Amino acid sequence: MRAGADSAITRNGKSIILAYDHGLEHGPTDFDPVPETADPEVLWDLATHSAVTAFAVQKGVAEAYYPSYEDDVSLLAKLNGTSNLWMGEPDSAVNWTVENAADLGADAIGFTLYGGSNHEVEMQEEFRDVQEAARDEDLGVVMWSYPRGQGLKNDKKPGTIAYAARLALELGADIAKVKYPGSEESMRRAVRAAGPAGVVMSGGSKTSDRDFLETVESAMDAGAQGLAVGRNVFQREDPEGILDALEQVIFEEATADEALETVGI
Ligand SMILES: O=P(O)(O)OC[C@H]1O[C@](O)(COP(=O)(O)O)[C@@H](O)[C@@H]1O
Repeated sequence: MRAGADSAITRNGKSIILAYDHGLEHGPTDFDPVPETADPEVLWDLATHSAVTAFAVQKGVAEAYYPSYEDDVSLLAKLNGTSNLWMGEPDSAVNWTVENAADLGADAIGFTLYGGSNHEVEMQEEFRDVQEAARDEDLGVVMWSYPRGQGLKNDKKPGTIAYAARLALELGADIAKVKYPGSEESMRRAVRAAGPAGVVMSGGSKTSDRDFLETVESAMDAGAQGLAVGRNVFQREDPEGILDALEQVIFEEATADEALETVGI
């Protein structure tokens, strides 16, 4: 699966990945703004929205609900993850095997790599095993490429984000999920660095409708293939409204202004 090519987790070569692994990564505090979102079923229902091309969850949330949603949702199995209770150098436990995810019916796998961490070498080796198993099972591979660690002072520097995008290509991911580096030009640099791998922008903490949509518009103008987003959708009172607007910006090439006007949020 190369940038622009279609797959089980893209539409017309573009993607909106709805991420819901926050209960593990950040803890239930991320659900406080809209308490119903602690109920996974609320998010599974949201993942059936036509804008969403894949839903990224950990094993437990997939096992409990995916059988009821398999006709309506593409499953992106997030294989590794660590809680916020972990205080060590950035690392991520591999909690789910590719084979088990494939048996459940996953369409793609997701894997976090903390380039720059003292654990980078082991994480790259774990990714090698996962990437090769995913190829055997014909599953897409998305890397959450997050440079992080005691030696890295600024994990959103343009050169660092371009490097993150390149790591995903070099190690065999189909899609690099990277943080927005602050400008369209810097995002373009990351897209260039990723070569044939697609780049999706990571949503980040919640901002205003307009700021968020303008950032997404700029990432798309820079050549990104879409977005992977959690809090900027599920922490809103009207998550369907922002998904409607994202669908306009990502699939219909609308500007943020046009999307806001069409959707009326
Ligand atoms: O490690 P960080 O930067 O706190 O964020 C990790 C979270 O961000 C994501 O990558 C994307 O979610 P958000 O859009 O809410 O940032 C999640 O999959 C993950 O839980």
